[in-house]
Amino acid sequence: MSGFRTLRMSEVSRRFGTTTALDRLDLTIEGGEFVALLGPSGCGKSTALNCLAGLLPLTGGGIWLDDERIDGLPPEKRGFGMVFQNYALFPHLTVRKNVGFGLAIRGVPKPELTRRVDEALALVELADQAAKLPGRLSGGQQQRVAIARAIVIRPRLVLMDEPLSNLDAKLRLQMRTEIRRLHQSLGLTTVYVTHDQEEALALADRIVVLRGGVVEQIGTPEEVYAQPRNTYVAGFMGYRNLLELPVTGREGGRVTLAEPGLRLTGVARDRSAGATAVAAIRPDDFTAGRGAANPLTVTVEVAEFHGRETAVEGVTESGRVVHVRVPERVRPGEKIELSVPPDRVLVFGDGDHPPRPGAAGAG
Ligand SMILES: Nc1ncnc2c1ncn2[C@@H]1O[C@H](COP(=O)(O)OP(=O)(O)OP(=O)(O)O)[C@@H](O)[C@H]1O
Repeated sequence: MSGFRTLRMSEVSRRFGTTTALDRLDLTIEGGEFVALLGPSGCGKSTALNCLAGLLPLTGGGIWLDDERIDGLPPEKRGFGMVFQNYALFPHLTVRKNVGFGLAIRGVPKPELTRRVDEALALVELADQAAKLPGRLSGGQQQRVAIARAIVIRPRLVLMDEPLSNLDAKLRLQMRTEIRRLHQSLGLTTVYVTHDQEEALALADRIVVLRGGVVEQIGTPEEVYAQPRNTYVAGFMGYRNLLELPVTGREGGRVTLAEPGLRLTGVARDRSAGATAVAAIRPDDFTAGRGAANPLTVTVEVAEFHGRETAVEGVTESGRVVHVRVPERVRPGEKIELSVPPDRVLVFGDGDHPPRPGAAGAG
């Protein structure tokens, strides 16, 4: 039901004065795919979405739906549905009228309009709220109205800009499942903007990590999570420990980094041969107990109880601050013995490279 085979953004650029919000973005989206644009504030994700929607003209490049060039078309001619962070519902119209609005302005006859609105409301489980004004609904319900309004027009593409960020933690999780369920059942091609890596990992078939208007990595959630291309992507994907250390050995694909009191062997993620390199490790990849692989002793400074585990900020014997998760309850001042499997230590030689000159800051 996607209505096209591929949507292609080719060298799409958008400048604001001297700021390059988006710098030659190349991205091909397959019909039916769910793609997340991920990055911190200011990286250009909303700009990319607004360029797709037709709300912002490009300053370079083009956008194609199969063989049709669409970047010159006004938003209403593109046939895309949009869902925004602030819902953007009409406060004086009932839920039913809000959902039916797009069909009404397209001149869809009343019986068909009623049927399609009923269908969309049933899909987001709001049939019983149809007569209410949006102000009488919860945030999650309002966002479901916004989603129903976007899908009722049977869009070729659904664009979502941080749709869950105004919801509380519990609703956010519920709605996330809801959005994934809708995508699975309708197969609508979706481009979803978020700064939340968990949301991107949970929802998307493919993730585009942006920084300063430039693509840092495109891949499946599994690829971006397990094989980040550089320390920027790694940092974004939860590799909270980024430890720059002297290189003391290289063998095959393995690199050993060491300083007095800390020695780590990990997997080389690039070919650089500098004197120092960065070890990237997730807090939950440490295992309790002093194993043979990468043993280390950490003195607990801050311990946060998380139910099944404790999140610890501590210091290694070499004085490095590290973040680890351990299954047991530990207290500040305690020393804990840990190890980390070498294949869970990613070693990047080039460190964090800055964005291209002229591109917007990473925010
Ligand atoms: N209308 C505008 N005028 C001038 N600069 C803009 C405009 N819109 C965006 N920018 C700049 O372009 C860059 C990218 O902005 P964009 O809104 O796309 O980022 P974002 O990743 O969506 O951030 P956020 O999550 O905060 O919305 C930023 O440096 C921003 O300041």
